[in-house]
Amino acid sequence: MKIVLATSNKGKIREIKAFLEGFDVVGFDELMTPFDIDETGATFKENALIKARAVHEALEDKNAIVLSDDSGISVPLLGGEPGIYSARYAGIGANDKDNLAKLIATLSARGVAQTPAFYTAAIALATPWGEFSVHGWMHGHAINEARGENGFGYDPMFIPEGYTTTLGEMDAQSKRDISHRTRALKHAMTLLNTLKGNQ
Ligand SMILES: O=c1nc[nH]c2c1ncn2[C@H]1C[C@H](O)[C@@H](COP(=O)(O)OP(=O)(O)OP(=O)(O)O)O1
Ligand SMILES: [Mg+2]
Repeated sequence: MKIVLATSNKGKIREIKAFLEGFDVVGFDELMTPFDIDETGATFKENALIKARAVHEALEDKNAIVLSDDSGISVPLLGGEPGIYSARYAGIGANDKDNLAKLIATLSARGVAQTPAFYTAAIALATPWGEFSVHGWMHGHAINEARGENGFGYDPMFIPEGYTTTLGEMDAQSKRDISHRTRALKHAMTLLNTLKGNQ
């Protein structure tokens, strides 16, 4: 089963490929000139579906299975920010470092050293049998400093529930055991296996 990933994010590609070990997984940029996809949805789910659909429409092989991921970190104290705007938190074209620095600065400006936060991942599938979406979450705390170099995005400032280290300080396998992305991918695989079994 060939799965085309509709994402340009290297951290996501690394984690999704590790989860889908044994499957034939390719990034869409290996099959075509990568293009920007406007994430105009109001939810993670809508944006994930927009990305999966855009790549499925651009592919010659309509039998391909396209998998996308729209994700982000939400801080209830900040009214859910940055949420679906996580990749654009420090402005259009901002990188992971800029976004991380902005969230740390925002917490510090409020005098907050640690506050509850959670990651959401919406995974969408565009398949020959239709479009689907599933979610996964990881709860924990956001802190007002960066610790560790592992992972990507906001990982150096996120401590998962039940842990004392940030995801930036944890190895890839440990993050994979508990992440929002893994939880969503498990649902996606259940769905794909069922659909394929019913073909
Ligand atoms: O496990 C994670 N660990 C740390 N940070 C994370 C994670 N998961 C999402 N994030 C952050 C990164 C980015 O600021 C935003 C995703 O934004 P999002 O639009 O879904 O991805 P993106 O623009 O980087 O790539 P693409 O749209 O091509 O899939 O949330
Ligand atoms: Mg994006």
